[in-house]
Amino acid sequence: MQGLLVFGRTGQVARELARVAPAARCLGRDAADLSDPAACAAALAQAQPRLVINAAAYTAVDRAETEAGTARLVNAEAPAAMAAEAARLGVPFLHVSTDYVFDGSGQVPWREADPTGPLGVYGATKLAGEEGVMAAGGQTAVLRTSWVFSAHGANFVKTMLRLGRERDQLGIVADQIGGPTPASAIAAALLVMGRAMLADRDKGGIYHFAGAPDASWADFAREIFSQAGVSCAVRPIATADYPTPARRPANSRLDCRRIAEDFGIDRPDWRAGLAEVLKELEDA
Ligand SMILES: NC(=O)C1=CN([C@@H]2O[C@H](COP(=O)(O)OP(=O)(O)OC[C@H]3O[C@@H](n4cnc5c(N)ncnc54)[C@H](OP(=O)(O)O)[C@@H]3O)[C@@H](O)[C@H]2O)C=CC1
Ligand SMILES: Cc1cn([C@H]2C[C@H](O)[C@@H](COP(=O)(O)OP(=O)(O)O[C@H]3O[C@@H](C)C(=O)[C@@H](O)[C@H]3O)O2)c(=O)[nH]c1=O
Ligand SMILES: [Mg+2]
Repeated sequence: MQGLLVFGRTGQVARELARVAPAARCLGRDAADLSDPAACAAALAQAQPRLVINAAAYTAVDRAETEAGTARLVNAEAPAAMAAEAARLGVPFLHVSTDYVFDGSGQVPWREADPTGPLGVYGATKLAGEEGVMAAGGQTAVLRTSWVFSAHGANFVKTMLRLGRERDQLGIVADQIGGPTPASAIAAALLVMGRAMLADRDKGGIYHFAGAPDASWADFAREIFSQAGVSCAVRPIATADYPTPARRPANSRLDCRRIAEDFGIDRPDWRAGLAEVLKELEDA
Protein backbone atom coordinates (compact mmCIF):
# COMPACT_ATOMS: atom_id res chain seq x y z
CA MET A 1 0.00 0.00 0.00
CA GLN A 2 1.37 3.40 -1.04
CA GLY A 3 1.57 6.00 1.70
CA LEU A 4 1.47 3.57 4.62
CA LEU A 5 3.65 4.61 7.55
CA VAL A 6 4.42 2.01 10.22
CA PHE A 7 5.95 2.73 13.61
CA GLY A 8 8.11 -0.31 14.39
CA ARG A 9 10.41 -2.33 12.17
CA THR A 10 11.88 -5.26 14.11
CA GLY A 11 8.78 -6.30 16.08
CA GLN A 12 6.60 -9.30 15.22
CA VAL A 13 3.68 -7.33 13.78
CA ALA A 14 5.89 -4.70 12.10
CA ARG A 15 7.85 -7.39 10.24
CA GLU A 16 4.66 -9.04 9.01
CA LEU A 17 3.30 -5.65 7.89
CA ALA A 18 6.46 -5.09 5.86
CA ARG A 19 5.90 -8.48 4.27
CA VAL A 20 2.24 -7.93 3.25
CA ALA A 21 2.75 -4.25 2.41
CA PRO A 22 6.20 -4.03 0.85
CA ALA A 23 5.73 -0.38 -0.09
CA ALA A 24 5.16 0.63 3.54
CA ARG A 25 7.69 2.85 5.27
CA CYS A 26 8.63 1.25 8.58
CA LEU A 27 10.32 3.43 11.19
CA GLY A 28 12.67 1.68 13.60
CA ARG A 29 13.87 3.03 16.90
CA ASP A 30 16.65 4.96 15.14
CA ALA A 31 14.10 6.93 13.08
CA ALA A 32 11.40 7.28 15.76
CA ASP A 33 12.09 6.54 19.42
CA LEU A 34 8.78 6.12 21.22
CA SER A 35 10.32 7.28 24.49
CA ASP A 36 10.31 10.70 22.75
CA PRO A 37 6.62 11.32 21.88
CA ALA A 38 7.22 14.74 20.28
CA ALA A 39 9.86 13.25 17.98
CA CYS A 40 7.37 10.58 16.90
CA ALA A 41 4.74 13.20 16.08
CA ALA A 42 7.36 15.12 14.09
CA ALA A 43 8.42 11.98 12.20
CA LEU A 44 4.79 11.33 11.32
CA ALA A 45 4.27 14.85 9.98
CA GLN A 46 7.52 14.67 8.05
CA ALA A 47 6.50 11.42 6.31
CA GLN A 48 3.23 12.88 4.93
CA PRO A 49 1.49 9.48 5.04
CA ARG A 50 -1.94 8.47 3.80
CA LEU A 51 -2.40 5.96 6.65
CA VAL A 52 -0.50 5.28 9.89
CA ILE A 53 -0.17 2.05 11.89
CA ASN A 54 1.59 1.95 15.24
CA ALA A 55 3.11 -1.52 15.70
CA ALA A 56 5.78 -0.53 18.24
CA ALA A 57 5.32 -0.97 21.98
CA TYR A 58 7.04 -1.75 25.25
CA THR A 59 6.06 -5.45 25.46
CA ALA A 60 8.29 -6.80 28.27
CA VAL A 61 5.42 -7.56 30.66
CA ASP A 62 7.50 -8.38 33.74
CA ARG A 63 10.21 -5.75 33.19
CA ALA A 64 7.52 -3.07 32.88
CA GLU A 65 6.78 -3.50 36.59
CA THR A 66 10.11 -1.80 37.37
CA GLU A 67 10.28 0.45 34.27
CA ALA A 68 6.88 2.08 34.47
CA GLY A 69 8.14 5.47 33.30
CA THR A 70 9.53 4.18 30.03
CA ALA A 71 6.55 1.85 29.50
CA ARG A 72 4.19 4.80 29.90
CA LEU A 73 6.10 6.98 27.44
CA VAL A 74 6.25 4.23 24.81
CA ASN A 75 2.81 2.65 25.30
CA ALA A 76 0.72 5.67 26.23
CA GLU A 77 2.26 9.06 25.54
CA ALA A 78 3.87 8.35 22.16
CA PRO A 79 0.72 6.76 20.64
CA ALA A 80 -1.36 9.71 21.92
CA ALA A 81 1.05 12.19 20.34
CA MET A 82 1.05 10.25 17.05
CA ALA A 83 -2.75 10.06 16.98
CA ALA A 84 -3.04 13.79 17.66
CA GLU A 85 -0.68 14.52 14.77
CA ALA A 86 -2.55 12.13 12.48
CA ALA A 87 -5.81 13.86 13.43
CA ARG A 88 -4.29 17.25 12.61
CA LEU A 89 -3.25 15.93 9.18
CA GLY A 90 -6.60 14.18 8.61
CA VAL A 91 -4.97 10.76 8.27
CA PRO A 92 -6.44 7.49 9.68
CA PHE A 93 -4.47 6.06 12.62
CA LEU A 94 -4.48 2.39 13.67
CA HIS A 95 -3.11 1.25 16.99
CA VAL A 96 -2.55 -2.22 18.46
CA SER A 97 -3.51 -3.11 22.03
CA THR A 98 -3.85 -6.14 24.25
CA ASP A 99 -6.03 -8.54 26.25
CA TYR A 100 -3.96 -7.45 29.29
CA VAL A 101 -6.19 -4.34 29.60
CA PHE A 102 -8.73 -6.69 31.25
CA ASP A 103 -8.67 -8.06 34.81
CA GLY A 104 -9.22 -11.63 33.65
CA SER A 105 -12.30 -12.28 35.78
CA GLY A 106 -15.08 -14.66 34.75
CA GLN A 107 -15.21 -17.12 31.85
CA VAL A 108 -17.08 -15.08 29.26
CA PRO A 109 -15.17 -13.66 26.27
CA TRP A 110 -14.59 -9.92 26.67
CA ARG A 111 -16.51 -7.52 24.45
CA GLU A 112 -15.04 -4.20 23.33
CA ALA A 113 -17.19 -2.12 25.69
CA ASP A 114 -16.62 -4.27 28.78
CA PRO A 115 -14.99 -2.60 31.77
CA THR A 116 -11.18 -2.74 31.74
CA GLY A 117 -9.01 -3.35 34.80
CA PRO A 118 -5.37 -4.03 34.04
CA LEU A 119 -3.48 -6.16 36.57
CA GLY A 120 0.00 -4.82 35.83
CA VAL A 121 2.01 -1.89 34.50
CA TYR A 122 2.13 -3.17 30.91
CA GLY A 123 -1.68 -3.48 30.74
CA ALA A 124 -2.21 -0.15 32.50
CA THR A 125 0.10 1.70 30.11
CA LYS A 126 -1.51 0.00 27.09
CA LEU A 127 -4.94 1.04 28.37
CA ALA A 128 -3.72 4.63 28.78
CA GLY A 129 -2.48 4.42 25.18
CA GLU A 130 -5.91 3.32 23.94
CA GLU A 131 -7.53 6.20 25.80
CA GLY A 132 -5.04 8.72 24.46
CA VAL A 133 -5.48 7.50 20.89
CA MET A 134 -9.28 7.46 21.06
CA ALA A 135 -9.32 10.96 22.61
CA ALA A 136 -7.17 12.46 19.83
CA GLY A 137 -10.26 13.32 17.83
CA GLY A 138 -9.26 11.94 14.44
CA GLN A 139 -10.21 8.76 12.58
CA THR A 140 -8.71 6.07 14.79
CA ALA A 141 -8.99 2.36 15.41
CA VAL A 142 -7.60 0.24 18.23
CA LEU A 143 -7.10 -3.47 17.54
CA ARG A 144 -6.89 -5.47 20.77
CA THR A 145 -5.16 -8.79 20.20
CA SER A 146 -3.51 -11.48 22.35
CA TRP A 147 -0.69 -14.01 22.71
CA VAL A 148 1.10 -13.00 19.49
CA PHE A 149 3.56 -15.36 17.86
CA SER A 150 5.68 -15.45 14.70
CA ALA A 151 9.01 -16.72 13.45
CA HIS A 152 10.64 -13.46 14.54
CA GLY A 153 11.29 -11.76 17.85
CA ALA A 154 10.54 -13.05 21.31
CA ASN A 155 7.36 -15.05 21.81
CA PHE A 156 5.95 -18.12 23.57
CA VAL A 157 6.48 -20.44 20.58
CA LYS A 158 10.18 -19.67 20.41
CA THR A 159 10.54 -19.90 24.19
CA MET A 160 8.86 -23.32 24.21
CA LEU A 161 11.00 -24.63 21.32
CA ARG A 162 14.14 -23.56 23.19
CA LEU A 163 13.12 -24.93 26.60
CA GLY A 164 11.43 -28.05 25.19
CA ARG A 165 14.61 -29.15 23.46
CA GLU A 166 16.59 -28.78 26.72
CA ARG A 167 14.12 -30.46 29.06
CA ASP A 168 11.92 -33.54 28.96
CA GLN A 169 9.19 -31.96 31.08
CA LEU A 170 7.91 -28.41 31.60
CA GLY A 171 5.32 -27.02 34.02
CA ILE A 172 3.04 -24.66 32.08
CA VAL A 173 0.11 -22.67 33.46
CA ALA A 174 -3.22 -24.21 32.54
CA ASP A 175 -5.56 -21.70 34.23
CA GLN A 176 -4.96 -18.72 31.92
CA ILE A 177 -7.13 -19.00 28.80
CA GLY A 178 -6.81 -16.89 25.65
CA GLY A 179 -6.40 -16.83 21.91
CA PRO A 180 -2.92 -17.35 20.46
CA THR A 181 -2.64 -15.08 17.41
CA PRO A 182 -0.25 -15.27 14.45
CA ALA A 183 1.40 -11.88 13.80
CA SER A 184 0.79 -12.46 10.08
CA ALA A 185 -2.98 -12.50 10.66
CA ILE A 186 -2.77 -9.28 12.68
CA ALA A 187 -0.88 -7.57 9.86
CA ALA A 188 -3.46 -8.74 7.32
CA ALA A 189 -6.33 -7.56 9.55
CA LEU A 190 -4.73 -4.14 10.02
CA LEU A 191 -4.42 -3.70 6.26
CA VAL A 192 -8.05 -4.65 5.66
CA MET A 193 -9.11 -2.20 8.37
CA GLY A 194 -6.87 0.54 7.01
CA ARG A 195 -8.22 0.19 3.50
CA ALA A 196 -11.80 0.17 4.78
CA MET A 197 -11.13 3.27 6.89
CA LEU A 198 -9.74 5.13 3.87
CA ALA A 199 -12.85 4.16 1.87
CA ASP A 200 -15.28 5.07 4.65
CA ARG A 201 -14.11 7.97 6.79
CA ASP A 202 -16.69 7.15 9.50
CA LYS A 203 -15.15 3.77 10.26
CA GLY A 204 -13.08 3.27 13.40
CA GLY A 205 -13.29 2.37 17.08
CA ILE A 206 -12.11 -0.46 19.30
CA TYR A 207 -11.99 -4.04 17.92
CA HIS A 208 -11.03 -7.44 19.29
CA PHE A 209 -9.07 -9.92 17.18
CA ALA A 210 -7.57 -13.21 18.38
CA GLY A 211 -6.84 -16.65 17.03
CA ALA A 212 -9.23 -19.58 17.61
CA PRO A 213 -9.90 -21.84 19.41
CA ASP A 214 -9.35 -20.43 22.90
CA ALA A 215 -6.67 -22.37 24.75
CA SER A 216 -4.55 -22.37 27.89
CA TRP A 217 -0.81 -21.75 27.75
CA ALA A 218 -0.44 -25.47 28.53
CA ASP A 219 -2.66 -26.38 25.54
CA PHE A 220 -0.60 -24.02 23.38
CA ALA A 221 2.68 -25.59 24.57
CA ARG A 222 1.35 -29.11 23.91
CA GLU A 223 0.40 -28.21 20.34
CA ILE A 224 3.82 -26.59 19.76
CA PHE A 225 5.65 -29.74 20.91
CA SER A 226 3.31 -31.99 18.95
CA GLN A 227 3.64 -30.09 15.68
CA ALA A 228 7.39 -29.51 16.07
CA GLY A 229 8.07 -33.14 17.02
CA VAL A 230 9.74 -32.10 20.28
CA SER A 231 9.48 -34.71 22.99
CA CYS A 232 8.75 -32.71 26.11
CA ALA A 233 5.87 -33.49 28.46
CA VAL A 234 3.66 -30.59 29.51
CA ARG A 235 2.70 -30.66 33.19
CA PRO A 236 -0.32 -28.41 33.74
CA ILE A 237 0.25 -26.05 36.68
CA ALA A 238 -1.65 -23.22 38.38
CA THR A 239 -0.71 -19.56 38.02
CA ALA A 240 0.17 -19.61 41.73
CA ASP A 241 2.84 -22.21 40.98
CA TYR A 242 4.58 -19.98 38.45
CA PRO A 243 5.27 -16.69 40.25
CA THR A 244 6.10 -13.71 38.01
CA PRO A 245 6.62 -9.99 38.77
CA ALA A 246 3.47 -9.04 36.79
CA ARG A 247 0.04 -10.58 37.35
CA ARG A 248 -1.60 -11.93 34.19
CA PRO A 249 -5.33 -12.28 33.42
CA ALA A 250 -6.89 -15.73 33.88
CA ASN A 251 -9.65 -15.04 31.38
CA SER A 252 -8.11 -13.49 28.26
CA ARG A 253 -10.85 -14.67 25.87
CA LEU A 254 -11.69 -11.93 23.36
CA ASP A 255 -15.13 -11.83 21.74
CA CYS A 256 -14.29 -11.10 18.10
CA ARG A 257 -17.78 -10.71 16.60
CA ARG A 258 -17.55 -6.98 16.02
CA ILE A 259 -14.57 -7.07 13.65
CA ALA A 260 -16.32 -9.83 11.68
CA GLU A 261 -19.49 -7.75 11.37
CA ASP A 262 -17.83 -4.42 10.53
CA PHE A 263 -14.81 -5.55 8.50
CA GLY A 264 -15.55 -9.15 7.47
CA ILE A 265 -12.47 -10.37 9.35
CA ASP A 266 -12.74 -13.83 10.96
CA ARG A 267 -10.67 -15.37 13.74
CA PRO A 268 -7.73 -17.29 12.25
CA ASP A 269 -7.07 -20.87 13.40
CA TRP A 270 -3.84 -20.48 15.39
CA ARG A 271 -2.93 -24.16 14.85
CA ALA A 272 -2.65 -23.52 11.10
CA GLY A 273 -0.70 -20.33 11.82
CA LEU A 274 1.61 -22.31 14.08
CA ALA A 275 2.31 -24.81 11.30
CA GLU A 276 3.34 -21.94 9.01
CA VAL A 277 5.61 -20.40 11.63
CA LEU A 278 7.30 -23.74 12.36
CA LYS A 279 7.86 -24.23 8.65
CA GLU A 280 9.37 -20.76 8.39
CA LEU A 281 11.68 -21.48 11.32
CA GLU A 282 12.71 -24.77 9.72
CA ASP A 283 13.49 -23.11 6.38
CA ALA A 284 15.51 -20.34 8.03
N1 LIG B 1 3.59 -9.76 21.82
C1 LIG B 1 2.38 -10.08 22.22
O1 LIG B 1 2.15 -11.20 22.69
C2 LIG B 1 1.25 -9.10 22.12
C3 LIG B 1 1.44 -7.84 21.59
N2 LIG B 1 0.39 -6.95 21.54
C4 LIG B 1 0.61 -5.63 21.01
O2 LIG B 1 0.88 -5.77 19.63
C5 LIG B 1 1.74 -4.73 19.18
C6 LIG B 1 2.92 -5.32 18.45
O3 LIG B 1 3.59 -6.19 19.34
P1 LIG B 1 4.76 -7.15 18.86
O4 LIG B 1 4.91 -7.05 17.39
O5 LIG B 1 4.56 -8.47 19.49
O6 LIG B 1 6.00 -6.45 19.56
P2 LIG B 1 7.47 -6.99 19.77
O7 LIG B 1 7.68 -7.18 21.22
O8 LIG B 1 7.76 -8.08 18.82
O9 LIG B 1 8.29 -5.74 19.29
C7 LIG B 1 8.14 -4.48 19.87
C8 LIG B 1 8.54 -3.45 18.87
O10 LIG B 1 8.44 -2.16 19.48
C9 LIG B 1 9.68 -1.52 19.29
N3 LIG B 1 9.99 -0.59 20.37
C10 LIG B 1 10.02 -0.84 21.70
N4 LIG B 1 10.40 0.26 22.37
C11 LIG B 1 10.61 1.21 21.43
C12 LIG B 1 11.03 2.57 21.47
N5 LIG B 1 11.32 3.19 22.62
N6 LIG B 1 11.14 3.25 20.31
C13 LIG B 1 10.87 2.64 19.13
N7 LIG B 1 10.49 1.37 19.01
C14 LIG B 1 10.36 0.67 20.15
C15 LIG B 1 10.71 -2.62 19.24
O11 LIG B 1 11.89 -2.13 18.67
P3 LIG B 1 13.33 -2.74 19.09
O12 LIG B 1 13.45 -4.04 18.34
O13 LIG B 1 14.28 -1.69 18.64
O14 LIG B 1 13.32 -2.93 20.57
C16 LIG B 1 9.97 -3.62 18.39
O15 LIG B 1 10.04 -3.29 17.04
C17 LIG B 1 2.09 -3.93 20.44
O16 LIG B 1 1.23 -2.83 20.53
C18 LIG B 1 1.79 -4.89 21.57
O17 LIG B 1 1.45 -4.23 22.77
C19 LIG B 1 -0.87 -7.29 21.95
C20 LIG B 1 -1.12 -8.52 22.44
C21 LIG B 1 -0.09 -9.54 22.55
C1 LIG C 1 8.36 -20.00 30.13
C2 LIG C 1 7.13 -20.43 30.89
C3 LIG C 1 6.02 -19.61 30.95
N1 LIG C 1 4.93 -19.98 31.62
C4 LIG C 1 3.73 -19.12 31.64
C5 LIG C 1 3.91 -17.71 32.16
C6 LIG C 1 2.78 -16.99 31.51
O1 LIG C 1 1.61 -17.13 32.29
C7 LIG C 1 2.60 -17.71 30.21
C8 LIG C 1 3.13 -16.97 28.99
O2 LIG C 1 4.41 -16.48 29.27
P1 LIG C 1 5.05 -15.28 28.44
O3 LIG C 1 6.04 -14.59 29.29
O4 LIG C 1 5.46 -15.78 27.10
O5 LIG C 1 3.79 -14.40 28.21
P2 LIG C 1 3.59 -12.85 28.25
O6 LIG C 1 4.86 -12.17 27.96
O7 LIG C 1 2.84 -12.47 29.44
O8 LIG C 1 2.65 -12.71 26.97
C9 LIG C 1 1.90 -11.55 26.83
O9 LIG C 1 2.67 -10.58 26.17
C10 LIG C 1 2.05 -9.33 26.08
C11 LIG C 1 2.96 -8.41 25.28
C12 LIG C 1 0.63 -9.37 25.64
O10 LIG C 1 0.08 -8.37 25.18
C13 LIG C 1 -0.19 -10.58 25.95
O11 LIG C 1 -1.25 -10.78 25.03
C14 LIG C 1 0.62 -11.85 26.06
O12 LIG C 1 0.98 -12.37 24.80
O13 LIG C 1 3.28 -18.95 30.32
C15 LIG C 1 4.87 -21.22 32.27
O14 LIG C 1 3.85 -21.55 32.90
N2 LIG C 1 5.96 -22.03 32.23
C16 LIG C 1 7.08 -21.70 31.56
O15 LIG C 1 8.07 -22.48 31.56
MG1 LIG D 1 7.04 -12.36 27.11
